[in-house]
Amino acid sequence: MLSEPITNLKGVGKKVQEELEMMHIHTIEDLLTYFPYRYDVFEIKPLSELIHEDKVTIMGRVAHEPSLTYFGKKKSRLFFNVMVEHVAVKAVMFNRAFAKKHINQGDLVTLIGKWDAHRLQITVDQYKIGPIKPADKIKPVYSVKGKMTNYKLRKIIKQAFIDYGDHIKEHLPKHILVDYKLPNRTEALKVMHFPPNRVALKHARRRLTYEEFLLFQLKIQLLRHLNRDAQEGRAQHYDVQKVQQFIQTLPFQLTNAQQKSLNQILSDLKAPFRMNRLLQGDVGSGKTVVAAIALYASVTASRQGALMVPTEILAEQHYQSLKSLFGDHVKIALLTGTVKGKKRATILSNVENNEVDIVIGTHALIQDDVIFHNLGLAIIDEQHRFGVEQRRLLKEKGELADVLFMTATPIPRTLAITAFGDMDVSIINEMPAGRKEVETYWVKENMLEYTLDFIQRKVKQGEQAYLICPLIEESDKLDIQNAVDLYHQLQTYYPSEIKVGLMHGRLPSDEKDDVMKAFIQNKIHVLVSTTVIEVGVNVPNATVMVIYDAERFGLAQLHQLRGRVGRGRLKSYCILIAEPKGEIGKERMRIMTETTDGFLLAEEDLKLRGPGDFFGKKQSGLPEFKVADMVHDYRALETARQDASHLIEQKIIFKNPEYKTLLHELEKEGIFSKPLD
Ligand SMILES: Nc1ncnc2c1ncn2[C@@H]1O[C@H](COP(=O)(O)OP(=O)(O)OP(=O)(O)O)[C@@H](O)[C@H]1O
Repeated sequence: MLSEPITNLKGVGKKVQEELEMMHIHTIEDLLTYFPYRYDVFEIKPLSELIHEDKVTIMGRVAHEPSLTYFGKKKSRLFFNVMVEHVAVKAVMFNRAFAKKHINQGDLVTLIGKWDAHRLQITVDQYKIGPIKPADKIKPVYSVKGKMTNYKLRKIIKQAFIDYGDHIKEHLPKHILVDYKLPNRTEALKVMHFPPNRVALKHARRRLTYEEFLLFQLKIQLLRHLNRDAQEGRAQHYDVQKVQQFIQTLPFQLTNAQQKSLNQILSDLKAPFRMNRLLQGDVGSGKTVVAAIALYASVTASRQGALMVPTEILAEQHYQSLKSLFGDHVKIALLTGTVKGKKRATILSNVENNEVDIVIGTHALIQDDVIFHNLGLAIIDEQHRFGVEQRRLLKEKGELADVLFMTATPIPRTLAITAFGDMDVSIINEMPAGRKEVETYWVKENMLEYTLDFIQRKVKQGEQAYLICPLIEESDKLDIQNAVDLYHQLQTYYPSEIKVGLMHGRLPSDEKDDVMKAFIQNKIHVLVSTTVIEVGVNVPNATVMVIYDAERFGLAQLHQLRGRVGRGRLKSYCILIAEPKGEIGKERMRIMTETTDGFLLAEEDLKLRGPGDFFGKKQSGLPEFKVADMVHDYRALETARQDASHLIEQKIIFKNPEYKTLLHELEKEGIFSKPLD
């Protein structure tokens, strides 16, 4: 059985076991699926095709006895010529004096090392007398810990195949293997560790990738399926007429996309199953108002609503805008970390006694002492900023509550179907009428004065500007200092009628509020800020966004920041001040000036930075695959998604005995509360 401990293998004693466990290898199965993280390919190419400074493999005859020179006691240089395609190639080897004994004139040698095309010279890393055996042409390289070596690990894996090879079970039904021309599981695993050639390796990877994706897709789709357990108590019978009246009081008409998303949300509220929906919309596309209508609908069904946002500034802003939208007939409370003492106690008791209809807040909403009377709808804004655990906690505040997640970061489709595959998705892919694209420029630092004068002209026309300072972590004191310095500099640079404000996460809450209010009321004209204003802040009169050291931000983040302007009918500008060093950095700046399409930017960001960085840290809830790569294997992911959906919809996975092993694999993860068949 592959679930047996590795110690059952010949040659795995206590010490080796400890080393393997450091690498998270506990069972035979773990060992067989511990794949190399790369493969070194030793392919002999004609000299004319070798690339300067690449790692290359050449084969030739040694032209003369190697000469050895010592520098000091330990350092040495061994030199000889090899004849390759009738050309004398220089070979140098450092600090391997012993090789002089092995390498003799006339020997056929294979040399691996760094190529210098100008000098026709190879700096040898590895050598071998004679040609490379075909089996050694592709060398797997594993990540190892402690005293474990690649050589030792390969030996152990080889032993595992000898002892347990017959126990490897096929997970996929035969017809899938045939249809997709995939090697069987035993074969694929073997090839991953001992690849005979590139083609076989490609097929092995293809097979394991598909299997990983299929299992993953089955998992999330089954979860979604099972979560739909209907419960009459969940239906929220909201008052259609009241909701419609409310929509009519809005100062604008909803866009088609807003209306469509709203309809989807409302029909989820009405349905007897729990809503688990993601509302995605580009910055400024008008998600907040959709959320507000949904919360209102829930209130008309005599249920409470909660809106959780990632920053205090945003909580305050939503609180104010919902208050003015709803007027007196909805009771709203604001609950953030800074609401303390008596005030907090009063809010908590009002929430518990149903004297509050909607609570808006930050993390403070998920404290243990926050008890709802009957939470009907929980909305989590910018949800990827909250950890998986925090999302769950809010969800559990109301056993029967519907849950809506909102994000302004357009999530590339690839990530959406992996990270959020267990959710329904609504997309607002249309901007309110009259919006103009934000004109974006990339300038060097020597244009700063020009930029500041541009701001001054705009302020004279009654408009406002943000200046974002280089900051990566809000906790970084040094970065905040940048904002403070700039704030002081601008105060002396601009005439006194131009009011400059300062905003950063470390300001006391009431100061933050005061600054934000003054900016909203146009009493502050230029706001120097860190990225705390990145999400959600809505001041339509602000038309200029200047971002310092823009190369330090990811595309998604730059897009979010840029989204703070262009929120009204006024023409807006974004100026990126950046001196990127590498090509990727330059490319990023160029893309920013070329498009304001959040989805396109997100795709580019994903390509440039990889999925891990896209959401930031480990909060993403993204799955980790052993072989598959979400970005590069996108087509396989899509195929697996469709296959999984077909297998579940048609109930094939439950009926057809060929799928028993797959079901069993899914059950092993322990995520399903009841047997699947
Ligand atoms: N249908 C509409 N027509 C005109 N203006 C609208 C419409 N919907 C929303 N707005 C306005 O557009 C601005 C942005 O809306 P909102 O703040 O809801 O966007 P958002 O999607 O939440 O933005 P972000 O992702 O940046 O937080 C607000 O000033 C809002 O009043």
